[in-house]
Order: sequence, then C-alpha cells, then structure tokens
Amino acid sequence: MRVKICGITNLNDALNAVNAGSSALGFVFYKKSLRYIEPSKALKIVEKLPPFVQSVALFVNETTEYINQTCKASKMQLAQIIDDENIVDYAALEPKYMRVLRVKNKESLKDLKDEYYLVDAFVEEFGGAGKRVVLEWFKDINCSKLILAGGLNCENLKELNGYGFYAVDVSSAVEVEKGKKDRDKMVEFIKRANEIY
Ligand SMILES: O=C(O)c1ccccc1N[C@@H]1O[C@H](COP(=O)(O)O)[C@@H](O)[C@H]1O
Repeated sequence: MRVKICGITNLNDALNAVNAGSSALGFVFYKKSLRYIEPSKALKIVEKLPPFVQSVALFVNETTEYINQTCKASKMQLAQIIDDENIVDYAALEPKYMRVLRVKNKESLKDLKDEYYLVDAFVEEFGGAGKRVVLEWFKDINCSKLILAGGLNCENLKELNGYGFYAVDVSSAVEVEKGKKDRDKMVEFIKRANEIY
C-alpha cells in the first residue's frame, strides 16, 4: 500500500519518512495550519530528497494562479486541492493535481468522477484533525483511485482490508506534536500499511 505522510515541516522528518518507506510527502501551504510551511522552506527540503519520492503541495481555497506559481517555485510534483469555494480553473492548472473530497455522508461519494481523489472526513476547521470517514460508505464503490485520509493509525489500518484503496494518507497519528513527526510511528504505520490486502 502506498503511503503519503502529510505535514512535513523539516528535512529530518522528510528523510525519516522516506527511509520508513513513504511514497509521497505532503507540504501544507495553508497558513492557518500549525503544519504550515513557507514554500521557500519546502523547496530546500524537496531539493534534498532522493529519487522516487513525490512532493505534494496542499492548498485550501487558493486561486489557480497562486497554485501554479507556488508549485513551480517550490518544485512540487502534485497539488492536493481543497476547493470548497469552487475557484480553481482545473484546465489552467499547470501541476498534476488531486482533488480532495471531504466526505460528510454516503451521498458525498456521488460527487466522485473517474479520477484520483484524496478522500478525507469533513471537519468545519480544515484538516489533519484525526477524524475518520465511515468505511461502510465505501463498500459498494470502486476505491482503486482513492487515497484515504482521516484519522488513520497503526491500529485501525487493518480495517481497510478488502476495500482496494490506492493509497493512504496520514498526519496526526505519526506526530509527536502538530508539525513534528515521530520516526518510530512512521516506521510502524508504513509496516502496517504494507500488510493491508
Ligand atoms: O494537516 C493539516 O494541517 C491540514 C490543513 C488543512 C487541510 C488539510 C490538512 N491535512 C490533511 O488532513 C489529512 C488527514 O489528517 P489526519 O491523519 O486525520 O491527521 C492529512 O493527511 C492531510 O492531507
């Protein structure tokens, strides 16, 4: 199972995540988050990453122009986009992107199109809150293009067996505190993610 570790704010955590086996690292470009990182600081980390690790920029209700400029300046390979205000012109986006669907109920899943999405539990305050989606809602859905986020941890990962999610995304369960990752928790999380079938 592919794993994205989100909320990277320093090189040490980035390299620990990569060495633990993370396929992707998430950088939060949302200023109100305690995991916010300046794009110029993210660039310094990205430039030191080894090959085969994807850098993902997380945006919340930002304009197309801002996303394009910021991804280019910080050499991000993928934009993770929360666009509740419907302001993004996806045809004009330069980086590859992955929309975030914030799931409130089973009805929310009707909005999924045939593309890769990150699905996260809806919370009023944006993101990384450790809140889970209800897995039963995904039972009759093709999950092969879905990256599941929201409250995943070493203990509950095994509940994903059989769903066929493309990847998982985690932040709070592998932290010492917001913005600081725990190496051992990342190692254990990725070990358990690799046991999912
Ligand atoms: O992490 C944040 O601070 C954040 C801020 C704004 C929007 C999204 C954010 N994080 C995303 O939330 C998921 C779930 O995190 P958790 O595992 O439940 O803590 C995380 O993977 C980020 O993609």
